Amino acid sequence: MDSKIIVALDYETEAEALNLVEQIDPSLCRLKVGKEMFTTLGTNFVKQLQERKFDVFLDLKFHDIPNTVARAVRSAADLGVWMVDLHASGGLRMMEEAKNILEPYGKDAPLLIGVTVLTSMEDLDLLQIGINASPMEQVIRLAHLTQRAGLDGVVCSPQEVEILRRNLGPDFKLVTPGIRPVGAEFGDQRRVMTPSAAVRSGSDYLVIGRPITQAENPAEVLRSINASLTNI
Ligand SMILES: O=c1ccn([C@@H]2O[C@H](COP(=O)(O)O)[C@@H](O)[C@H]2O)c(=O)[nH]1
Repeated sequence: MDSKIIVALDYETEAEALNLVEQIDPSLCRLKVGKEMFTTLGTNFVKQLQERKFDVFLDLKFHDIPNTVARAVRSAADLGVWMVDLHASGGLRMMEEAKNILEPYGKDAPLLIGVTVLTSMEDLDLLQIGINASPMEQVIRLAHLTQRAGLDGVVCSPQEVEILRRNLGPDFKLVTPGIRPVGAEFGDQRRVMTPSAAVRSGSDYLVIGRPITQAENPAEVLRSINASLTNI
């Protein structure tokens, strides 16, 4: 099975994360290592997941000057991660430099993904940082810029997937956090959708954290979400 699920391993400790990882196998999901676990545990943690044959999405959302971001992306490629991301709002030149530095890696380069508008943000949040556009408008603008820079896809909310798919074609990867099974708490997320609705809309990958990691039986919740996505 090639699951569309990427589990966001947002745990405080290595032991908690490995407790889940040891109950599942790579056919059930890919794994996302974000700012919390990477800052605490570093590259050794990523390597442990890779040794267990999991594809790792290194979600550090680089946002800096072009030279700095490109070099960070190269470090991610050297680490052998499957996917890495940067903030598309860092601009066209930043994204192009990051893409170019991956050229020598050929087929072994990680998927390079641009974060558009965080799924926790709504109209007011954008207005407060000086962006007088709806999340949808801003996501569309940044997704086009990301494609122009030659990246492989974007992080967006599932609510924007249908329109992006129509505009950007079948091969452009659409990676969607903001996934909430029916009845799950939204927490800080604002632009959300259920797993099955996100897949029906055309999401390539569903990033799911707390609905799985905070569950009493995370491995069982992962299995049941996977089951709900078969035959869609
Ligand atoms: O726009 C974005 C970009 C990244 N994320 C990350 O995805 C997970 C979502 O976790 P949940 O617990 O399912 O809310 C988390 O690691 C975020 O850093 C995002 O939510 N939105």
